Amino acid sequence: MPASSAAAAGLPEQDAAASIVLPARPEPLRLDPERTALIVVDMQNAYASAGGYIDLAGFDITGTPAVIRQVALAAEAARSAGIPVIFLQNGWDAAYREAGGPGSPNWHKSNALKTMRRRPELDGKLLAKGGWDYAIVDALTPQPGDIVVPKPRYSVFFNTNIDSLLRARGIRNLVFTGIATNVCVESSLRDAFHLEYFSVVLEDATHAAGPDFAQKAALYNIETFFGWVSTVADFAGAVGQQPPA
Ligand SMILES: NC(=O)N/C=C\C(=O)O
Repeated sequence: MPASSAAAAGLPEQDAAASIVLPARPEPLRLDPERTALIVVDMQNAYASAGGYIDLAGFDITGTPAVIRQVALAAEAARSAGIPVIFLQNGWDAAYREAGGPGSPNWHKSNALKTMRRRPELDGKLLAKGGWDYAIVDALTPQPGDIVVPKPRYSVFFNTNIDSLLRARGIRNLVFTGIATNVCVESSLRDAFHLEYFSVVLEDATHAAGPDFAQKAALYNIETFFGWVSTVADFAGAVGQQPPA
């Protein structure tokens, strides 16, 4: 075990079959790879591709090709170490019943729904299950053994089976990647904190919906209040020290 382990945060060492120490802010984080999952948040055409919802709604997506590459590296490192890769997929049925009507704040706040109301020619296209916009980007197609969790709201911990999936596998540590840092990543990570998961976000595998201050504020909140912040290289390096799965 590396000497820095003594100063690391994370699950108590006696609770871990094995542990690695991930360089992170505000301090290193001890992870048991057998109790860790990589969470890939909403890497769909809607959020990462030109012509997808976020692009059409007017948000900057120039950084998303780099994020796709970084998420692919993190997923490869996780699979090689036997760490489950869990893809989240945001959206609703093609008739948008799951999106909620005017009685739901989602109907009022979702920029996808607002964009479609503004541009009726897009109706049925944005974030609709079965469509291109909803699909995970080709470069990150889930592999055999990966898990895909559909979700109808920003946080994956509402109206999904993710908590059961994680608890059934004894998972206590979540490594977050994906888009958008300030919306679905941060919402899910905050709820993970309240459900007693130790969460870390790989900052170079994320992208905000909004100006650069949104990315900075989300990472500040995570680092200061809800979890830890690390990078893809540090994650790959730390899990790569494990014997191959
Ligand atoms: N995946 C996300 O962070 N989504 C952000 C906004 C939206 O879905 O409207």
